[in-house]
Amino acid sequence: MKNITIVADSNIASLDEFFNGATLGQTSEHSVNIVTVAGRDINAQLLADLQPDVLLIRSVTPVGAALLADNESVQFVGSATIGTDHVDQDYLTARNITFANAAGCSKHSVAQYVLTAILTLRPPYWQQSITLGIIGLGNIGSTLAYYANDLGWQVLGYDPLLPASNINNASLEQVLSKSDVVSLHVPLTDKKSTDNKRADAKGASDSNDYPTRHLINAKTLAMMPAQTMLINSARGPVIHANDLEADIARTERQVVLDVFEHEPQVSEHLLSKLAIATPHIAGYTVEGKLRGTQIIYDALCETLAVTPAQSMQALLPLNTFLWTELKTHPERLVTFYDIQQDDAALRSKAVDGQVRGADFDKLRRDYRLRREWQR
Ligand SMILES: NC(=O)c1ccc[n+]([C@@H]2O[C@H](COP(=O)([O-])OP(=O)(O)OC[C@H]3O[C@@H](n4cnc5c(N)ncnc54)[C@H](O)[C@@H]3O)[C@@H](O)[C@H]2O)c1
Ligand SMILES: O=C(O)[C@H](O)[C@H](O)COP(=O)(O)O
Repeated sequence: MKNITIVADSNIASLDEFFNGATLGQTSEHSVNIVTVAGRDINAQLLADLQPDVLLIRSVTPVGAALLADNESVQFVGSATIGTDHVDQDYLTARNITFANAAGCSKHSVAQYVLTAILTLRPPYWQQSITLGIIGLGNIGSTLAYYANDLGWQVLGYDPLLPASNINNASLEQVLSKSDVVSLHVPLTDKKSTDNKRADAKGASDSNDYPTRHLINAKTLAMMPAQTMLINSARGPVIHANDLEADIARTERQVVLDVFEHEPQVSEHLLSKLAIATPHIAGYTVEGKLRGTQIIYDALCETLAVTPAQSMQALLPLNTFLWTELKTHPERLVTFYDIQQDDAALRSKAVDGQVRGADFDKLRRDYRLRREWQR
């Protein structure tokens, strides 16, 4: 095997522990050279200079023709994230470049973030049978439904791409109009052009038949009663930000945002209208981030045909936070994760009408990772 050069986003957890000569099956004559860079600084010039074989990213590096058209070296792209809207997968397939993302890596972290937000804003909900609306019932949405079920809450769920089930049990309008809280867990997708769709000619529905960009807009917001809480920890552009501001002005709705339409910039005016606002950290736990690295490491090992030699279990510090315990002592929730601290940190960065992108990114880069509750 030859020397391997890896360019990696420095915000990926435990890079050196997972990607070194010993863990990638290299002999003593062959090395692994890993260059870490801020995700937003990974560009075509850097790839031209370094000629990497492997590119490891998170969500802030757009990957497609603009990055790779002049590059012949990259053979594997791994994104240590669930979301893939920053990656042109059709382009990678056409170029015969292997792609892997970390599906499901932070599903418990995000579901736990959502529960924390709800119970921080409405503590009596611990004891009440409320109706939780979930839009998108994949890894995160179904995990959230599991916790809701454990608390004795009703779930109204909408996912047109999955078969009906005990949680996929409602129309979009029903979820929006009948829930006490609506939480969004869809990928960011756009309608595919008719030409591209014809070329695919699969016949079956896919996510492009149900695009999510601006799924929540003036029309869908009008379906929601004023007292219904709205939470977005999916992707910012799933909500039309101007329509949301108009809705809050009219309804005084409690809205929780972890993601923003114009991220990493956030308007101070919007911020001032939100019940809780956090800098895209819903998935930022020790477990969520390590699992992200583990999944792309395993995928790279498969591509290189080597047996994985590193495991996140060996790197995880002890965790004593148990869901069963928390469930019977709800007052411990806030001492466990004080979401309002994250909210205050973001608000403190607002200057001259906005949080600047660099400050938003810095909050994320310096974030003290939380722990997941153990089930
Ligand atoms: N804030 C964070 O830190 C954070 C962390 C992880 C993931 N995310 C975001 O959360 C999203 C969801 O994650 P996941 O792991 O559940 O993904 P997933 O792919 O497992 O599930 C997404 C579900 O959404 C459904 N869906 C697609 N279009 C829909 C539509 N128009 N209406 C309703 N449902 C629709 C799909 O059928 C799928 O079941 C990711 O794509 C990512 O953008 C955010
Ligand atoms: O899609 C995901 O996995 C999350 O949104 C993830 O937390 C994004 O974080 P980033 O890649 O920007 O560090």
